[in-house]
Parts: sequence; structure tokens; C-alpha cells
Amino acid sequence: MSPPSPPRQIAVPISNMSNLSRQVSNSLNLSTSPNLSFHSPPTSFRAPPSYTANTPGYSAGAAAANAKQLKPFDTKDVKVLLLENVNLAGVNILKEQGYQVEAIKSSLPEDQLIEKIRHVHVIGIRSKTRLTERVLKEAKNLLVIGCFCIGTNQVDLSYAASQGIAVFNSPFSNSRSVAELVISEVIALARQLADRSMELHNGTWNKVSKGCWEIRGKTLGIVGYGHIGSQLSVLAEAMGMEVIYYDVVNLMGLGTAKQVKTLDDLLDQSDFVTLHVPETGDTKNLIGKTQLDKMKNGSYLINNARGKVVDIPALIEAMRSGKLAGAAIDVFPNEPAGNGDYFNNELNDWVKGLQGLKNLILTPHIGGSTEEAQSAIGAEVSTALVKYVNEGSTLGAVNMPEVNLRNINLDEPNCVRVVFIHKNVPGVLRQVNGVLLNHNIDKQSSDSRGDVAYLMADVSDVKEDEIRSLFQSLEELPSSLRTRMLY
Ligand SMILES: NC(=O)C1=CN([C@@H]2O[C@H](COP(=O)(O)OP(=O)(O)OC[C@H]3O[C@@H](n4cnc5c(N)ncnc54)[C@H](O)[C@@H]3O)[C@@H](O)[C@H]2O)C=CC1
Ligand SMILES: O=C(O)C(=O)COP(=O)(O)O
Repeated sequence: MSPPSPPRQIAVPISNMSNLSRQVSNSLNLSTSPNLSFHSPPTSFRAPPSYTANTPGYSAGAAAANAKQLKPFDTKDVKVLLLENVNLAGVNILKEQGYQVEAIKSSLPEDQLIEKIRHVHVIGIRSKTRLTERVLKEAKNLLVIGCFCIGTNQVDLSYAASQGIAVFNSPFSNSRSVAELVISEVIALARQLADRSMELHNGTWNKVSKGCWEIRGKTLGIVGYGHIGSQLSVLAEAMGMEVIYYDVVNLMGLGTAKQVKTLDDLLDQSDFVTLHVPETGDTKNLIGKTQLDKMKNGSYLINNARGKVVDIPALIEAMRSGKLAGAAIDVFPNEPAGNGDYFNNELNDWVKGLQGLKNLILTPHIGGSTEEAQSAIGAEVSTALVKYVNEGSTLGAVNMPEVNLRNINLDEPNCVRVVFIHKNVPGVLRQVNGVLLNHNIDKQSSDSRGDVAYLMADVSDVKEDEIRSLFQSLEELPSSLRTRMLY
């Protein structure tokens, strides 16, 4: 019996992802194809699909001889821009692929962002960088966006999808960090810790117990009982708190936590209100004057969600009047681009009113900023980006249907993976199969999400000179948003 042929391993665990993927791309010639080259057509292919580094006589030099003609299929052609200090774990995974990576510590002003985004196939951002329709319109080469964070409100997801640009995030790698920060804030607010510390830093001894409390037996009201809210719920109960929560979805409470029917119910019953909802049209100013008025006298508000969820001038008023005994705010409608930048009225015109308020903890959007969270996010998002660029897998995408195919094996030379992102309209599959008519489709998968559909097909016995014409025929279909040929 002959030994089974080694698989062209595409899906690999994170630990050995980088090595294997490089092997996939370079040695096994399962190629990546930044779309750029297909938009400026090559005249010939650098190396035939069957001509791999394992092929006798293969040399990188031979492959490079035709360099200009066919660029798409070399990882070193993939240009990546990483903004906002993406963790080294993530940067390294992308570099190990051979991609050209530019990593910048801060976000960029829009004009500079537009200038840079024109040239890249992959962009990695965190919560600050806004990828609006205006910016994405300029991103003619962009294949994929990685949000190295949980929130994706900073990206125009549907516009990106309409351009065939996939978006990935890290849905829960920093959830625990946020939940732990909230626990610390609950205790710090209850004990006026920030004020005492500030006083002593300024030379004043002020030993007081008035208005300082244990948190045991107090009620924590969680608005948004998702990854963070539910994790927090467990921690808070372990500290002896009663937990209630409000969510637009009916969710099972962990431990003895109870869901309340309305936000007003939660505001009415909670000693501490903490917000863990995404930024959406519905959550803008979710907590304004009306809601603050409904909170208990002397209660506390904590916002680690998004800046626009709280009407801050109304919060300032509630703090000044003594309605609230304290608050912690980690997120702001406008945040500075990078460390060392000013946080002042030029950024948000109420900043001066906030600064100096008693028992108010202000933090620079550090909810998810721990070593553990950032390295996990770096690895998770970079791995998803590599799998998308190299293999077309959309598993985990937030704006596209999730489609994946099992690996192509080594005993399937001349096998080409077709990725066809298209408008979700009737008759497309028939047309695609018409284009691929003369080839054997080994496997195929497709799915849709809203107006966009994603099709992957592994097509065998495709000759080198057929790839371009297949690509062009697919691109010419009226439903086409983006086509990639991976081999
Ligand atoms: N400060 C920081 O550094 C961080 C902030 N965040 C923010 O926290 C948010 C929540 O994160 P996760 O818990 O992971 O999200 P998630 O998606 O797991 O949970 C959000 C929950 O909010 C609920 N929800 C949505 N709209 C609502 C509304 N109008 N009223 C009540 N509930 C509503 C959803 O049904 C869901 O259960 C993120 O979207 C992000 O904006 C996340 C990580 C770090
Ligand atoms: O994960 C999120 O949504 C956050 O808000 C954390 O954002 P950051 O990565 O710290 O810019």
C-alpha cells in the first residue's frame, strides 16, 4: 500500500501556523493573490501551479526571472498596514508569512490614512481608526480588514462587504480584561479610592469613612449581557453582589443573576450601573438625563462600552448635583490618536467640566489593554487574516458569510481555488458553473449574508494559461464584486 500523500495543509493550529503557512505559500506554491495584480493583468504566470519548490529543478531564481509578469502569487507581494500599536504577536505572524508589514503606533489623520490605504491589501486597526465609506472608496487594493479588538463600529461593515472586503475581529479575547477592570472600578468607586490617592499624592491626609461602602450585598446592574457582561456577572456574584441585567435579547442568567424587563427597571434597582453594549444607532445616548434621573440617589455609573453611549454633559450635571456618587469612564466620543496626545476641550467640548469632579475615575480606553488580551488578540486576528489572504477562509468574518473548504491535497496538482464574492441575486451559481463548465469542481461551498454572497470552489486540472481566462470570465459576470484565484 502506498503511503497517503501529504496534505497541502492549510488549516493549522496557531502554534505552528506561521511555519506551515509559509510552507504552504512558498514551498507548496498554494499561492496568495493580492487582487492588485489581477486588476493590472499580468502577461504570463511566474510559475505553473504544478511547479512547486518540491519540484526537481525548482529555484527561486527561476521563478523570479518573470517577476513582473505575475505578481499575485507571492506572499511578499502582500502589503499590510497595521495601526494603533497592534501587539507584536500579531505583527510577527504576518511578517513570518513574508508579507510586507508597516506597523505604526498611533492612528492616522484621515488624509494620511487615505494616502496609505490605497497601497495595501490588508489593514489592521483597533478601536480608534475610522474606516468610513469615504476612506474605503480609496482602498482599491484592499482585500481584508482586521480589527484587533472586539468593537467593529469604527468600520462601515456593509460598505466594506459591498466592495468584497472582509472584516475580522477578536470577539472575546479581551472580555475578561474588561470584566476585571469593572470589578476594580466598582470597589474603587465605593471606597473613593482615586480621590484618596490623589489627595495623598498632593500631600493631604484625608482619612474618611463617610460615603464609603462595601460592595457585598449591593446590586450591580449590567446593561448588555454579552461576552463581557456575563463574565462580569460571575465575578460580581463571587464578590457577594446581587446581579441584575438588561439586554435586548432574552438570555440565561449565570449563577443567580436575573434579567429585568426594561432599562428603567435596571436603573431603578441598581447601586452600580455598568454598560456593555456595542455602539449602534440604538445605543447612542442610551444613558442621558432622563435615565440618570431614574437612577438611585447616590448610585454609580461605569462606562467601558463606547463613548457615545453616555450623554456626558448630562453625566457631568448628575455628578455635580450629587445624584451620582461616582462614575468611571474609559471611553469617549472622540479619543486622541496616540499616547502623549492631549485630552482637552478641543477634542470634546465638555472635557474641562469633567476634569476635577470628585470620585470620577477617567481612564484612556484601557479596558482591553492587558498583556494577555493584546497578545491573544494579535495572534487570533493575524491568523484569521492569513487564512483569508492565503486560503480564502471567511470563518469568523463579521460582514460576510462564513465559508471554508477542506484542504487541497498534494496529489491534486493544478488545482485552483476560486473565490468569487458576488451580489446575492438569483442565477449566479448557474453562471459560475457555466464559466467552470469544462473543469471538474472537486468541492464547492457558498453562502450569503444580506446583499453579499461568497463562493469557494476547488477546481481541478486547470492549466496555467486557463487561470486568467477563468478569472476574467468570472470578473465579467454582472454580479461580481471580487474574484481571487488561489493556487
Ligand atoms: N473599553 C474597552 O477597552 C472595551 C470596550 N468594548 C466594548 O464593549 C462592547 C460589548 O462587548 P461584548 O460584551 O464583547 O459584546 P457582545 O456582543 O458579546 O454583547 C453585547 C450585548 O449587548 C446587547 N445589546 C445590544 N444592544 C443593546 C441595547 N440597546 N440595550 C441592551 N442590550 C443591548 C446584545 O444583545 C449583547 O448581548 C463592545 O461592543 C465594545 O464596544 C469591548 C472591549 C474592550
Ligand atoms: O475591543 C474593543 O472593542 C475595545 O474597545 C478595545 O479597543 P482598543 O483595542 O484598546 O483600541
